[in-house]
Amino acid sequence: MLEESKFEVKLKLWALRIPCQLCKVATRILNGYLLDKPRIKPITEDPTCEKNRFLILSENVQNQNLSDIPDQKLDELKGLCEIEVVPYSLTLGYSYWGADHVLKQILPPGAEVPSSFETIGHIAHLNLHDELLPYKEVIARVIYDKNYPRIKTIVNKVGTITNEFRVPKFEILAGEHDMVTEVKQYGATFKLDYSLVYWNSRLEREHKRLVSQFQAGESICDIFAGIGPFSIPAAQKGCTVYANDLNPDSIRYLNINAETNKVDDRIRAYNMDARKFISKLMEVTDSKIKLQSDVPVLETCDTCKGNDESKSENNKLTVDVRDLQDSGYNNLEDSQSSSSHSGASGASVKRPSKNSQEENGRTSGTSIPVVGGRKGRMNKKIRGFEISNTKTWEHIDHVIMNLPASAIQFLDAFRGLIQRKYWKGPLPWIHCYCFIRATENQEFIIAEAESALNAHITEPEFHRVRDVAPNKAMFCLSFRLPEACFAEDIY
Ligand SMILES: C[S@@+](CC[C@H](N)C(=O)[O-])C[C@H]1O[C@@H](n2cnc3c(N)ncnc32)[C@H](O)[C@@H]1O
Repeated sequence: MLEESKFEVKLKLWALRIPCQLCKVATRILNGYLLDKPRIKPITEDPTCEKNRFLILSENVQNQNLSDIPDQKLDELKGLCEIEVVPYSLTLGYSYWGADHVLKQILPPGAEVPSSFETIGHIAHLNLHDELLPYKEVIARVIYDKNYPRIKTIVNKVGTITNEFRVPKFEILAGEHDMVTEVKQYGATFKLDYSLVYWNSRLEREHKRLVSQFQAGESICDIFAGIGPFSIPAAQKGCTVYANDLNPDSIRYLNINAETNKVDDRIRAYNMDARKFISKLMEVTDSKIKLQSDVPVLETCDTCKGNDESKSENNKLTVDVRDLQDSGYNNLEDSQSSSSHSGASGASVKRPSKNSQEENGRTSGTSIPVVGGRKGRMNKKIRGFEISNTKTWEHIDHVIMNLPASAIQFLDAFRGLIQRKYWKGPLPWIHCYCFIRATENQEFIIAEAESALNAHITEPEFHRVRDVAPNKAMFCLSFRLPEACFAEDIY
């Protein structure tokens, strides 16, 4: 229980009664001798006469005869008007004090005051140490009181993250039981249910850094996409994005976010295991044959936009091809169906950013057929930009793999996957996130990656993303997929 009255501090002060019109000049004269407290004005109303004001003196002025103020200042004041000194009492209550001050008084001496917390929209996420758990309710209440209405829900992480969706368990300690929130990053809006999907506001700079390397018109595969913090800005930049996540709720929100940010035409969302997704991306499909057969096509979560279907069958969203033909549905094969798999592009369309790609040396030299994301948008110019229909087995520019705990292990999915006879241009850049512990070094990570790929990586680039613990940092390892990964070079 929080007893607000316990935080009341009563101050016995002195004030000068001064005519309103002289307050400004009197304030200047008394500079250094007036009350100086955050959020409290030293000039206040005189309840007995509206033509006067009280100038509240500092706690250092203790005597009614004003002997604590230099004579020269008092003489100057006396030259202005007759000085009347009156007692003034001020109570600083619970609402006055900041969270730090209140918590210091509540918590045992020496306890670390949890003054900072991660903010996700209206949610404050605390990470309370064990010794603070007995005080969790009161801590949450204080943080809530001091940050409302910006913060409306206070949660604490419970235990360590064990599930593969990387979503912590939370207990709501104060405020509204509402875990659906909205965050803004670099101009994009992201809606999410913080209890169901992965989100980390501390990665904002990294999302921005990586996306800044992409050029309009490039094809991006975001293999562990979450709710889209790489995918959405990449699409906003004019890239075509193939975004995948195993968590159906992440894909549900990714679709919502793609729509909110008006890039749903450039993002195709998939809900499957990363390994399967990687191999599906590179599967050369003859869509005509596939569409005639009754083979289930790539699962996507597109049908669950804005509804709860995704929860029902836990990501089993296999789509019947007959529905696809009718709906212009976003699935890998359907979206790539404008030409056969001969390797030659169908309708040749220049990449909008061809020049910029050539400039950064990553042009593939391919021309790309056009297809829209949904029915009615096929072959349309979209916001001055033609969405490309890269056949992913022919060309992809960048692959993002942000699952630092295990992304490197997924690199084996690229072994012998790409077929040289279909591929156009350079192999993709892989951006694979990883943790490096104090006992490990970059060579160790490269050795792991090479062993997963069974190929030598040339010119790897490491970027330190952030320290996640005293002995552990998150890195992004970027490299071009080695040619030895071509199927023909393996068999
Ligand atoms: C660290 S989060 C990254 C999310 C997002 N890219 C970001 O930067 O915030 C990793 C994501 O990978 C997803 N994931 C975990 N295992 C997966 C798997 N085997 N296949 C596909 N996605 C997986 C999780 O659901 C989670 O959304």
